[in-house]
Amino acid sequence: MIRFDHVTRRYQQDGRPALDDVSIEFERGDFVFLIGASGSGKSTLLRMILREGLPQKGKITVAGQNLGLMLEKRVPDYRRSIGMVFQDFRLLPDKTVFENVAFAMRVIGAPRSSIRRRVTKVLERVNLEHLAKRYPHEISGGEQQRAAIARAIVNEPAILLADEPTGNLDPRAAEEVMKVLRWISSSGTTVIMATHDRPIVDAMRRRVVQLHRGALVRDQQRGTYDPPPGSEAWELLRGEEADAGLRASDPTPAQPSAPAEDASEAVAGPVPAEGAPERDASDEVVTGEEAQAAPEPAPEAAPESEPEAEAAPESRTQSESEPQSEPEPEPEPSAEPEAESPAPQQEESIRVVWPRRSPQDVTAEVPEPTGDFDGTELPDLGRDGFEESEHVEEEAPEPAAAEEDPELVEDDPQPPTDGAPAPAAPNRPRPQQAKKPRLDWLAHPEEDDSGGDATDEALSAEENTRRLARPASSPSDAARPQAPSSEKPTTPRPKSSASQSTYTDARRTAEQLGITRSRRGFWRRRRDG
Ligand SMILES: Nc1ncnc2c1ncn2[C@@H]1O[C@H](COP(=O)(O)OP(=O)(O)OP(=O)(O)O)[C@@H](O)[C@H]1O
Repeated sequence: MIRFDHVTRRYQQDGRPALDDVSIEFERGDFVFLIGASGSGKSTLLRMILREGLPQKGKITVAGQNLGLMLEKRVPDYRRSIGMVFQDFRLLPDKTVFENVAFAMRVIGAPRSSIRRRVTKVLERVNLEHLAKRYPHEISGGEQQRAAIARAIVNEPAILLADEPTGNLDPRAAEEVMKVLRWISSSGTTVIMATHDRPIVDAMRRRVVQLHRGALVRDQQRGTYDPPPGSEAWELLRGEEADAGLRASDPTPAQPSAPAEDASEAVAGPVPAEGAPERDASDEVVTGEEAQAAPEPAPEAAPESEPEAEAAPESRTQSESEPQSEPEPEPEPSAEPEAESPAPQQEESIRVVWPRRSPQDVTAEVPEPTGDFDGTELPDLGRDGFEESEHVEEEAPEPAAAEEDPELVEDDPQPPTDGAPAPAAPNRPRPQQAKKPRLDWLAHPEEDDSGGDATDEALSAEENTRRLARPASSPSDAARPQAPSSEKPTTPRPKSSASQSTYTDARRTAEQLGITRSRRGFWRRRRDG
């Protein structure tokens, strides 16, 4: 589903590569921990999947589509097909939990009835339905992250990328988040999670991909945080420690609020093959090339449910009192500029199979754009904000059984959280409408006859980065609309602070949702006449 072929990515032409000749494959339903010391390239790898920038060398293919040849106009759609979760949640502070999740559906033009149904279902699945009307500052960090995950999955992405989603959470909150991610993976979504969270990696025993200075040094099924002693990665990291007097492997993060076994016990997830005998992890260590040669087969069907809390994992002990240190990035000899030479696209089509659900009610029911907001534009928060609160106030919380969405079926995996209501079932195609998975077009690379401009893309990525880095305060904060007097929100909308600007967060969210500035500008110009 996702394939990196000898990918090298440099941010500066003569700089050290953030990704260095990385070849790897991720299949449907994979649950992958991406680990490595700070600066090893984890976020860069995730960004490359999102097509934020293009590699100077190599090729990235997602569902048969060479991202280097993807038409620019398709990038926003492509990005919307991928869920993304960040360490800092990135919820819109002046929107309720419900509105935050609904936002992701609004930007693709989903009808309100679908938004209501789907958001309610997703919130149930992450056990947040009782907090739907709260604002982000009124819920805990773990709840905020689950809300962010709900937003990331509400459009049913085939891929979910999570960049240190537990980085700001205590072990208990992290446990809840991991349950959600595990459940998402079990429903067929590919989950790639960059993390420094040793207890979680050790507890879950999932595929571990390790980067070191941009290079892939380990791809291990059912791995632990540290590479198995004697493995190639172990030797490499040990050698660097010896050479540099530094610890090359990632240090153990402090666990101030709970003992490690708490987290291990809490997140102890099922090992992938239920009932399979324990195998020596070291047997499974493969190099990137080996992984390429023999990719892990995609699961044919998602498990119906996952047993909770398996036996505590073997905890690897490596001196945790060692000084925390990172390898100093070595200045590389100035690399000759590597001209990108996009190979002619001749990928075999890989049909994306969506995880037992379909975004049908999103794609098929979207009417022609009407009114001010047509689903491709970032709502102008200074103008009219977002009105989903009306739905929260007006709508019955749960549709009657007879009115259930026909695409919802009963055999969904169990929700990840204890005590959560029965899960909403996956979608079924509407009988009268042709099924059109949102990534279908990815299986037709020949339609992309012009290659993406790597330079433009790189510039675009840089521009994105600059915009994200701008001070959070914005004049639009002052212009934020008040709730109409007829509406009585349960709590007043919070004022944004400089560190929590709605406008900036909206822009970041727009980027996350794949809305380009140019597209926003286009619709705004059109709207303004
Ligand atoms: N926008 C950028 N411009 C220039 N260099 C960058 C940029 N983003 C990342 N880098 C560099 O690329 C390398 C890899 O960074 P990346 O963020 O991918 O690492 P990481 O493994 O995600 O780190 P962390 O665990 O701290 O998040 C680092 O050396 C970093 O300094």
